[in-house]
Amino acid sequence: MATNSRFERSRIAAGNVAYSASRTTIETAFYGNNVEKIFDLSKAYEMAANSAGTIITDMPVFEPETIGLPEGAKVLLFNDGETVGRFAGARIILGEKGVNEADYAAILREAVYGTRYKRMLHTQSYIGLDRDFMVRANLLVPETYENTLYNWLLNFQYLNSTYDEMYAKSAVLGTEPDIYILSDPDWKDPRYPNGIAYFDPEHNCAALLGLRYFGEHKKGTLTIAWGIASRCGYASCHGGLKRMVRKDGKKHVMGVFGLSGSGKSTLTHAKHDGKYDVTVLHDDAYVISSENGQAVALEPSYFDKTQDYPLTSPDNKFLITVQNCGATIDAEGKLVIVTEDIRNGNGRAIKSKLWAANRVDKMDESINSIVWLMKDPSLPPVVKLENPILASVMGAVLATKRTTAEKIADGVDKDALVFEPYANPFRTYPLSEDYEKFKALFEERGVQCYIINTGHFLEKKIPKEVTIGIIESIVDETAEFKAFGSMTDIKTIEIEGFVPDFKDKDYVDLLVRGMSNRINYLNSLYDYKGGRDYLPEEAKAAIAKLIEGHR
Ligand SMILES: Nc1ncnc2c1ncn2[C@@H]1O[C@H](COP(=O)(O)OP(=O)(O)O)[C@@H](O)[C@H]1O
Ligand SMILES: C=C(OP(=O)(O)O)C(=O)O
Repeated sequence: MATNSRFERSRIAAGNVAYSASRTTIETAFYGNNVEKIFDLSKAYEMAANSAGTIITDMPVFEPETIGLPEGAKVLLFNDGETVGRFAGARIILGEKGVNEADYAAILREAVYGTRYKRMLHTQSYIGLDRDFMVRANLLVPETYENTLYNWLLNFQYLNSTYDEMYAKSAVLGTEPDIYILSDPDWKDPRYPNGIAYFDPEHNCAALLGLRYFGEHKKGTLTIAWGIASRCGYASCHGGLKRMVRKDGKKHVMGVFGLSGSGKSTLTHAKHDGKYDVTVLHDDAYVISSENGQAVALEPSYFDKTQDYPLTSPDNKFLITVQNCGATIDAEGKLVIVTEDIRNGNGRAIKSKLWAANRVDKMDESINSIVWLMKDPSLPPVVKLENPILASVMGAVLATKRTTAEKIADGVDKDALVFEPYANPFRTYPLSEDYEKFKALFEERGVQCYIINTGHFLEKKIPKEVTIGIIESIVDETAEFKAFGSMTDIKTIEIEGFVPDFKDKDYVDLLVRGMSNRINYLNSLYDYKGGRDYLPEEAKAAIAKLIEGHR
């Protein structure tokens, strides 16, 4: 699909979804005589390299011409300052209870006026890498934020003849207009000391004000694109997806869903010691068609943590830009980066599409399994959910912990267990839409569902090697699923050192409390956001059935 860019004059009028107070305020800012269009990736590279404060390392970009960069391009490092993670508390979503457009339209108008004396840079990209799903997006940032512009063009698909042709062939679906995003990281308003991420999801626009971190731009853009996808018959996925082909030729397409830091990238890019022929779709953002179960990647490159990758790691060959990391001079006098989160938490990098040896933009095979990645100490390393309602609702009550990828508001316990439905804090539409779409994948397409715990089981850390072993046993069909206590519709694999003891009353209490908390959470959705996210009664009933007899 493609979005609508231009309209006959007769349609430039009230009633057209492309024209609303917020959207028109944001779009208008793109046409000032202080705005310059930077659509060319090489030009964006040169501008970022010349931007004040950019560190041009002596680390070369791998095969720069293949990915649209000039010969001799180097890895660029740019650091943000105090904030090095996304701040969910800055999000304001028009359409949610208590959000009044007139209030925010005034803030937007003032923010646009505030850009008057700045040179502004406009760029454009495609979100979605297959003619089945492609959206045109525009970003406006002030001069001096050339690194943000460059990263955004790298993260999403910069315009080039291949994708322009694909987009031209992609059918326009419905009335969805192009995405417009205004960002002014220097914006200040004493009422909002932590900035604002304002979204008008019905009109495909957003304003990121006072936010420097690139992740805000990436996830802000995806917020709108995922909303479009949801309206157009796709399940929006904050997850990784890959195909593993066994030596005997049997294929398994697996999607892993998790909050930032849950292991999406680690598990998606795991190579399994050459056991399978692995093809990656993406490690963070894609959409699954409800019609045919096929998944389309939304982004070409990978915005990943640098924590696990020491300087000499072979994966660093694929770095293009780095954020919030250190720099130093090595023994040979070369300027290199300092990773492993030595400088601060959540060091990040954009890695090239070439990182995954086999990479596709669309997975032709329908998905076989969905994994909810959780960090819930009451759950063993893996359980299998054998009922579509239970499988879908457990995604809706995905329990996890926050990481350094997020800026946490003062006073909030960063170790607390939180529920983050489908690991997607970027949803702007009713939760039931995701609930029904995932349920349909389990019910109608026979997709299997697992919960994999990538945190601790009780006090004991579950190492990533154990998790990767579990994935392999699922793909190899060697996993021996056993009863999970006396609970129905749920099974587990016994893994040495992590076997739940149902004779231990404390353990059973903990497990039952975890499930009861999930029911309480579903009950809380009755009032939260005006009841927008309330799920059908069957969802709660499926969890209640699980703990029947245990309470
Ligand atoms: N059992 C596990 N499975 C996956 N990752 C794990 C596990 N235990 C620890 N980790 C670590 O957790 C981090 C997960 O980060 P990452 O894969 O980038 O998450 P995401 O892509 O979901 O943001 C990595 O540093 C990884 O080494
Ligand atoms: C940048 C982010 O993505 P990830 O899930 O890769 O941490 C984020 O959520 O802020």
